[in-house]
Amino acid sequence: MDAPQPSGAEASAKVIDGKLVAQQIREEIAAEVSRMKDAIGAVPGLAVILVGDRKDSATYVRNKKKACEAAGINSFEVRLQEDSAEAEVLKHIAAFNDDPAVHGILVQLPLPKHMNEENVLNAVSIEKDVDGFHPLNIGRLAMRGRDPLFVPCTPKGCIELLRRSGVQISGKRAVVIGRSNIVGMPAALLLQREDATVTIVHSRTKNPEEIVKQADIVVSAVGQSNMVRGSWLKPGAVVIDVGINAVEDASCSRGYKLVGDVCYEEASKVASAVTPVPGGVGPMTIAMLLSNTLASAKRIHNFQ
Ligand SMILES: Nc1nc2c(c(=O)[nH]1)N[C@@H](CN(C=O)c1ccc(C(=O)N[C@@H](CCC(=O)O)C(=O)O)cc1)CN2
Repeated sequence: MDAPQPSGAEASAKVIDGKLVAQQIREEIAAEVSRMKDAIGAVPGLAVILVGDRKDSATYVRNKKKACEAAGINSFEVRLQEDSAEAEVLKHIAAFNDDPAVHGILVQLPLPKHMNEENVLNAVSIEKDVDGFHPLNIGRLAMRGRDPLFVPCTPKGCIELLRRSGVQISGKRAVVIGRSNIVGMPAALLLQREDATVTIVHSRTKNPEEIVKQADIVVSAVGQSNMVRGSWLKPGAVVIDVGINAVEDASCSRGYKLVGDVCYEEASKVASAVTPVPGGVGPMTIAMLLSNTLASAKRIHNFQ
């Protein structure tokens, strides 16, 4: 689907086209994969474990596999039944940890409720943790003077979108809405590493709109459709909308359409730049996964 453009005479925000940026990054990665293969004969490999039969997870895994193929990265997949034992997942992770053809391992989230997510994520070798969810990688992200081996893909994609759109982060006020382990917390830590002054707004924050209004950069990752209104934004703010929310729409062939956390039409009239949904941060997640997998293979093979 094409990125929506702001409509109406008042619309002024630049559209940050994540689909286009992600495609450029994927082409750069494909060129690097080919250079590495020609130079040392090694090909990066990504292993994906999918448990259960959630349609959205199956789509993301299929898209990851396709993206690997297009970039020349090998992919390995394990699919397990919804009622599989946690030990089964751990057994496959252990095998991938030991497999020299595998440079990156990811377990598609969410896991079925009976599984302990922490146990599963802890089992991935930190050297192959291309999702960046291992507590050691997250812990290093939070510490000054320490670097994680990998940064979670969606927050990394947010920073890359800002960089490639020429948005200065250093010295700016950033507000992150949401404090999830996958997006909100790591996004706040990354923005701080880029020398922004960061505030996190969450479900217990009083008057969130007053805090958001002070931000030069707003990253929203709450999963609530159209929660952030144009009136919440400082004129000229840059808005990165991570929310992907399905809302009923009989006019769409799927019966629903995807919208972000931010009211796009309103934000377009106030912000200087805004990411659309779909076509904004989402495609960057998979591009950053390929980037982490390539980086892992380069590190393991000591290839610059
Ligand atoms: N192990 C992980 N699990 C999950 C992650 C993750 O990074 N690692 N993130 C999400 C799901 N996700 C990737 O896994 C993901 C989500 C969305 C998109 C995307 O491109 N979205 C499109 C819209 C797609 C559509 O039409 O349905 C967009 O926003 O334009 C890619 C990847 C949770 N689980």
